[in-house]
Amino acid sequence: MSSPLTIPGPPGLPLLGNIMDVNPSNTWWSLRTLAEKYGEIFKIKVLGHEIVFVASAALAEEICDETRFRKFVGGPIVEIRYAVHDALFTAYDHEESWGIAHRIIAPHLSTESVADHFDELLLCTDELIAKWTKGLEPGAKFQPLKDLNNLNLEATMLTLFGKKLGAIKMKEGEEHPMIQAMEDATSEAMRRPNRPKLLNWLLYNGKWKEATKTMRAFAVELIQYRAVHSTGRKDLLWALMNATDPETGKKLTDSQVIDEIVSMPIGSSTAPCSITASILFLLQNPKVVAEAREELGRVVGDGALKQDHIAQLKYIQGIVRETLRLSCAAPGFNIEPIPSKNGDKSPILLQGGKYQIAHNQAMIVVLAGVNRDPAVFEEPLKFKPERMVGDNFSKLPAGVKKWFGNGKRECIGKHWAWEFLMVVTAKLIKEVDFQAVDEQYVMKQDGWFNVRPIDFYVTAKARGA
Ligand code: HEM
Repeated sequence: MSSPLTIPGPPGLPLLGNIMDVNPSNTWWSLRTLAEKYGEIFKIKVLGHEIVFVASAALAEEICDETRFRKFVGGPIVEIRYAVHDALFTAYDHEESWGIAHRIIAPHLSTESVADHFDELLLCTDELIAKWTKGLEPGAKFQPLKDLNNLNLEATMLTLFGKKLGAIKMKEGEEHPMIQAMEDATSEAMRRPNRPKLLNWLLYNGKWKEATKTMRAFAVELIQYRAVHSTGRKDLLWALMNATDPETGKKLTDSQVIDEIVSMPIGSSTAPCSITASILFLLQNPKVVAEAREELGRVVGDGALKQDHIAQLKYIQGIVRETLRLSCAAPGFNIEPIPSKNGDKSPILLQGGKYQIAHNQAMIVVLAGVNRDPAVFEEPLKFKPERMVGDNFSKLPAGVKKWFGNGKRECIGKHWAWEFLMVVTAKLIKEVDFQAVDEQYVMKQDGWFNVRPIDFYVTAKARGA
């Protein structure tokens, strides 16, 4: 067998490593650029730590093999434990708390449970559409992301925790304070691993603690609200507060209930990033809108969208998947080799020995590379929903369908997210005509635990008005 290839990467500086190759204010965009330059695999060194990035479908599929690899809980994920401790997203592999929380929460985020909340999702979406089509001055420009963030928080809180926040009614361009706190916490969690600890402690602890306080106080308010308005709902909040894990018989502690409540809107905040990207892709592809409207006419007609329609809207499903692929709203996830039980520290071979990594090497799957892999997709940068429908979708390799992560640590909110994306996308296409304020706008993204189009403004009116 020939010897493994050297994993490429930018040269870097003697002591600082590749600190100049990654913009701390837009890490994921830097990684996307590095993936474009170096291809399927590359490495960088930051503060003495080497990180390997995987950016092809084949390699992503290989390291998603749960017999060899698992989620790496490191960097920003460890940092955000300050706010949510050993919650689902942040738990180490060995922590019992993950299984307990997973078994308590998963049934309340199943396809069936989510479908039960269809009317609530519709209510929130109708409210936003009314705001955009009747509540604004005709021709007023706005950033759809901000209102969609509010819609997502509102819908998450109403469906999972039974409280109507009133976030959609916020003044144009304003977001609910919880959204700012999540932004502050996740941005700080991304930056902290790349700064000396002393600097974090001296200069950045104030905002960090404040954001955590706001998020946890928000969760406590929900719990108190439920105590006063106990409606008999058996929703996710009920389960977090009352349910027992069928395997261990354990319940969540009061602090763990808060941890999981805070984790849900942080996870969910990826969905509005995806919808914003959909609006952009649809504006750039009027033929796709026409085909989607033809499908809506055929399946839904002039009446209201119903839960039964969702499974029939195949082309719109293609739009949602193609947006998840191309927007990379959740930009990546972390993987490491499963430690050997006998302490073997031999290197790990990838692609049958083409590459070699250390036995404990942390890796990050960069979806901007994987999802646009030219080995899989013809014209990977084009928005083509038809490649995400029926047989075309089934035939795609598993590595390019990882927008919800992998294996046991795959997104627990994926059915909720799917329902939300389908309802909102279908309703917006059916009922709203958007216009880009800048017709030449080219997608630029930034973000922390998720990425979203920035500086993207539109105007909106009721369809056909
Ligand atoms: C478009 C929408 C969404 C996308 C693309 C997405 C993507 C992801 C990805 C890639 C992961 C794996 C992270 C990792 O391996 O470190 C993940 C995990 C997670 N997501 Fe989502 N997510 C979305 C919506 C949601 C929603 C709506 C919720 C909650 C209602 C949620 C809650 C979570 C949680 C709690 C985890 C951690 C699961 C665990 O480790 O057991 N996400 N998500």
